[in-house]
Amino acid sequence: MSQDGVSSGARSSGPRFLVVGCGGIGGLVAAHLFAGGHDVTALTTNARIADAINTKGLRVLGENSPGVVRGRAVTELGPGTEPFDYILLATQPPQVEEAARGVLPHLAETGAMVTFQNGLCEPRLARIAGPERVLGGVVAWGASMAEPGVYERTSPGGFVLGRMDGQPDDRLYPLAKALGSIGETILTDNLAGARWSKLAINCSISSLGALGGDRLGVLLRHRFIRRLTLEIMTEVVLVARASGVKLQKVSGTLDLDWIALSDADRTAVASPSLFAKHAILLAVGTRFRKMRSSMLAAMERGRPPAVDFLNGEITSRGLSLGIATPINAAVQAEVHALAASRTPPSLALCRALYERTRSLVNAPFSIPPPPAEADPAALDPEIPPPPRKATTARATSPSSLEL
Ligand SMILES: NC(=O)C1=CN([C@@H]2O[C@H](COP(=O)(O)OP(=O)(O)OC[C@H]3O[C@@H](n4cnc5c(N)ncnc54)[C@H](OP(=O)(O)O)[C@@H]3O)[C@@H](O)[C@H]2O)C=CC1
Ligand SMILES: CC(C)(CO)C(=O)C(=O)O
Repeated sequence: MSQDGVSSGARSSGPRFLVVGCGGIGGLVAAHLFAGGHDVTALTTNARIADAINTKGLRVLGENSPGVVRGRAVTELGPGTEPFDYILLATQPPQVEEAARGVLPHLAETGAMVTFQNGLCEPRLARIAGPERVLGGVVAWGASMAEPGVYERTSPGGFVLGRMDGQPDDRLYPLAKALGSIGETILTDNLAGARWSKLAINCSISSLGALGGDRLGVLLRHRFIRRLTLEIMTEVVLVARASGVKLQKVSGTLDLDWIALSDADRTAVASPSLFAKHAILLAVGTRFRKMRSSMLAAMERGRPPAVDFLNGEITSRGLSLGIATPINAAVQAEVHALAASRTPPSLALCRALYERTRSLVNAPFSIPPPPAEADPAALDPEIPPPPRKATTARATSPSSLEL
C-alpha cells in the first residue's frame, strides 16, 4: 500500500490469472488479486468499467475491503497474450458460454476455467473447455457494483472450490490460496452439494430480489416473502434429492435439509417448527441485510435475467423427475414478465405472486431422506441420476399458514 492509501498491485512470478467480467464479483476478485501482487489481467466488455478502472483504480467499499487498488482492465486480449493458468469467469450465466469460447485460446494447456456463476454452469463449460479444464467456484458472499469501477462488498463469506467429479486436483490449492484474502476458501469433494445449496438460495433470494427490487434485509422482513422463500427452497431440495445430490452448506449459511418444509409444516397454521424456520430467515435477513440480487443489477443494465439458469433448472429437472415445482415456475414466469414489461420491480409484485400461488402450495408430499452419499455425477445432466422414488405434490385445499 502506498502513502496515499492506494495499493499498487506489483506483479509476482506465480500463476497467471484472467478475470472475465468486472461487475460486482469480478471487480472485487480482481481488486483483491491485484492488491495481493498476483499476475492478473481483468477483462470486461464494458468500456465504461475499463475506463473507470484504468483512470481511478478499483474502488472497493465494505467489510474486509482492500480500499482503492490500482490495476489495469482491458476490453480485449491481443494475439500475443501469454496463456493464463486460471481463467476466472465472472459474467452472469446467460453470457458465460460466449465468454468462455472467446477466452479459450488463452487458457494454458494445463490451466483451468473457474465458474463463479450461480446455477449449474460447470457442465456447460465442460462442453466448451473439456471437463479436465473446469473447476467449480461457489461464491458464498455478495458484492455489487455501485458505479463503474466502484464495488461494494455486501456480505461476508468465502468460496467452496472443487471438481465436478469430486476428485482431488493440484490446481485447487494455489487457487484457494490466492482467493483466501477475500474470505475463507474451502475445498470440497461434493461440489454438486454446495452448488445446489447455493442454487436454493439464488432461486429464492436472487429471483425474489429481482422482483422485489430491494436488499435482503428489507425483503425478509416480510412474512409473505419468507413463506415464498421456504416454498421455493423446498422444491429445490426435493429436486436435488431426487437427482442424487447430498446438499452441503456454503459458508456456514442455511442448512437446506433442515429448512425444507415438511408435510406438517405445509399444512400447519402455526407450529414451533415453522416459527423456527421463519426465525432463521429473519436472522439471515439481518446478517446479510445488504445483499442485493445480481439478477436485479443485470436487469437494471438492460441485461437478460439469469432466471432460466436458476429457477429454470428446477422446473425443467422437476418435470423430467415427476416432481411438482409450481412456485419456481411462477417465479420464473414472473421474472420474464417483469423483464419484458420494463416496469420497475416492487414488493407489491412479490405480494401479488404470493397471493396468486396460494392454491398451488399446500399439497403435502413425502420428502425423501437425503442421500447417504454424494453422487459425483449429480452436476452433469448427461449422466442419468440414480433411480429414486419420485415424489409428486397432490393438490389439496388451500390453508392459511402464517405465523
Ligand atoms: N453479485 C453477487 O453478490 C453474487 C454473484 N454471483 C455470481 O457471479 C456472477 C457475476 O455476478 P455479478 O458480478 O454480480 O454480475 P454483474 O452483472 O455485476 O457483472 C458481470 C459483468 O460481466 C460483463 N460481461 C458480460 N459478458 C462479458 C464477456 N464476454 N467478457 C467480459 N465481461 C463480460 C458484464 O458487462 P455489462 O456491464 O455490459 O453487463 C458485467 O459487467 C453471476 O453469475 C452471479 O451468478 C455469485 C454470488 C454472489
Ligand atoms: C445470494 C446473492 C443475492 C448474493 O448477493 C447472489 O448470489 C446473487 O444475487 O447472485
